Amino acid sequence: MNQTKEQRILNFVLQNAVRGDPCSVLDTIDKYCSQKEWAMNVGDEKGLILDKTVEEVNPSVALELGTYCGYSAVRIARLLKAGAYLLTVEFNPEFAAIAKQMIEFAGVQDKVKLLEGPSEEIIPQLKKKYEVDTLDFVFLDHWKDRYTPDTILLQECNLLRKGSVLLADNIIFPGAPEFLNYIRNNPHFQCTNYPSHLEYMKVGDAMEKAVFLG
Ligand SMILES: O=C(c1ccccc1)c1ccc(O)c(O)c1[N+](=O)[O-]
Ligand SMILES: [Mg+2]
Repeated sequence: MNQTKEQRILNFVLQNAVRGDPCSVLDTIDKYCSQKEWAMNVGDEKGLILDKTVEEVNPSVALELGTYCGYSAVRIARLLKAGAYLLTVEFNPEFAAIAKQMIEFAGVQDKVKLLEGPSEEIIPQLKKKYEVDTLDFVFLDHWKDRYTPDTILLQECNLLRKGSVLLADNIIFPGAPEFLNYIRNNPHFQCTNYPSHLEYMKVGDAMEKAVFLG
């Protein structure tokens, strides 16, 4: 049966990256997706903005919405301190299956819990089913029209605390104009914009950081 692009990316990693080496996995995905087939990983350029934000926050509990092939889950998990963990949510079962293998190959499986299902169903379960108190860091990289409703849902579920940091990908391309309007005009968030480029392309993009003020 014909392989999917995501299966081709995973196979290239399995055949070319170093097992247990997250940086090798990231570099190998970036090589494939910049030279062979474009894919919607956060990529190396915006990945540095993600790295700096994760290092700045140094989260004990992180949430990612939109796992895809696991690139940013590996990217985040490799920076987490001992005892810290990432919950990553993926709606698409095929993507989740690929990401599971990618996370395990990178050797960060002990720091990552992959939750398969729609974010609007999983977020309300985080406290009771997944024993989350509050989230220190949230990376939004799923369907762009879910950024606003899920940010509201995180607040309604009391999952944010004063100082919780949201980082949203694709503010320019494909764009999240409704989210940008919501978060920049919300007195409970302090926003910072980070201009960049769409992964593996010369197209302009940006990331938006939003600190919850309580
Ligand atoms: O929406 C797309 C998209 C739209 C059309 C074709 C391919 C992808 C996309 C593009 C770049 C991203 O970084 C990203 O996170 C996404 N996404 O789906 O979440
Ligand atoms: Mg993205």
